[in-house]
Amino acid sequence: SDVCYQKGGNCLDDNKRYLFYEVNRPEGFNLRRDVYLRFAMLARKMKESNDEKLNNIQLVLPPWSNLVHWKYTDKPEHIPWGYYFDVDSLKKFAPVVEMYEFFANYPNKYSKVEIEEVYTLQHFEDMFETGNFQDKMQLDNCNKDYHYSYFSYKNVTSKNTRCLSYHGPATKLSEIFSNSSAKTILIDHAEVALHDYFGSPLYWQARRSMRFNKDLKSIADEFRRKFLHSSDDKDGTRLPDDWTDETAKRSAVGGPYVGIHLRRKDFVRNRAEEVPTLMSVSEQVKTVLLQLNLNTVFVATDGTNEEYKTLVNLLDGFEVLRYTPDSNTKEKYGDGGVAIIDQIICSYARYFIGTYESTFTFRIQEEREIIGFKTETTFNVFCGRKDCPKPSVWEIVY
Ligand SMILES: C[C@@H]1O[C@H](OP(=O)(O)OP(=O)(O)OC[C@H]2O[C@@H](n3cnc4c(=O)[nH]c(N)nc43)[C@H](O)[C@@H]2O)[C@@H](O)[C@H](O)[C@@H]1O
Repeated sequence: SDVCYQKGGNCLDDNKRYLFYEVNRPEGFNLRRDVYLRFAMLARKMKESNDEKLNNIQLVLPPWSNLVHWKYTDKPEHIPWGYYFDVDSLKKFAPVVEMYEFFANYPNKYSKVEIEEVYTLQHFEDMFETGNFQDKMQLDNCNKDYHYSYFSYKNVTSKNTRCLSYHGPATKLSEIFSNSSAKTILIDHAEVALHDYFGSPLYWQARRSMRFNKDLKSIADEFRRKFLHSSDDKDGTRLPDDWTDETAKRSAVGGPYVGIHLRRKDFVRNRAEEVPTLMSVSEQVKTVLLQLNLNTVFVATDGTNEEYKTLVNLLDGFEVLRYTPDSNTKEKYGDGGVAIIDQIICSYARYFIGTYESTFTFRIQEEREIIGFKTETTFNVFCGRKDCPKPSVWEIVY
């Protein structure tokens, strides 16, 4: 281990290059999941290239650290992807490694890691004025002060950070790797880079590779079985063990309940027109329950206990349920795990109603496309106080 210090702190294997990315710090879990897809596509494109500078690239999965919506109890502060996703499934789409696997190159976890090149993406300042939306990138002065540490690690730093005005898909960033010989490159504000194959078969492959951690799926399954009379075999929702074996289908029936995602908190304040009152929610849910001849509602929400109780009272006569973790699950998987379990349960419902423009809802809709539901059972959102917006329908393609 001292050897790499004798080589001037150069601990990395000469044949490997690492791509790191970081997202605008306040962004939530479900937007971050979408940013991952863009970078997974970049990493895959580089791996498939004939260029030896590109095809040894590894995409390092940024740990789930300090997400503003989550309470972190104690440890671990840097939650690896394996807690939430099935990393073997991810690896079948793109060459990814966990951050701890990258750190294993160094003598210990406190070793100083200097990232050779950091590019902070920013929008072209004049893009909207000039209306020039062509793909382009250019090293520039920074529009803002970016003083960030990376991944909330004190020992991960860089002496070489630059701002890159950027407009284009994430796959265009391969040019940076072609033009540099750095072994470690970090793209910050990665959300500025866009999808280029959004909605294509390749996009959906990446999305399908994002299988959840198997333990979280089985916790959700147990809840479905115990409280919702729902199981994959009964409901026509069983998927192959390996996502690469999935094929197109629209035959999923789903468990005998309506799943709803009720985003509250900041949405109630900031999106007053689109967010319904709880009274209105209960009316909209009742209409669907009666239409489908069902009696049970599963509620996923970030709302308060008070709001939940109010809704239960308003739905008097119907069975209203939500998932509450036991102390082990809560401690092991934290708020992120509970959010995923809520998403899974909503994904297997006979009918789903979500919250307009919530990325939490979008990810449920995608999951239901993968499971094979008819689109009309999925792309529904609550009508708000003033508006009754129609959600975009993004159908799966193979
Ligand atoms: C407007 C934007 O909305 C974005 O939220 P939006 O897309 O709904 O989607 P998320 O960013 O995933 O929501 C933020 C967090 O809220 C919690 N949460 C929301 N809904 C539920 C739920 O039904 N069950 C559970 N267990 N947790 C929930 C969860 O921790 C999730 O990671 C925000 O991330 C942005 O910061 C911004 O506020």
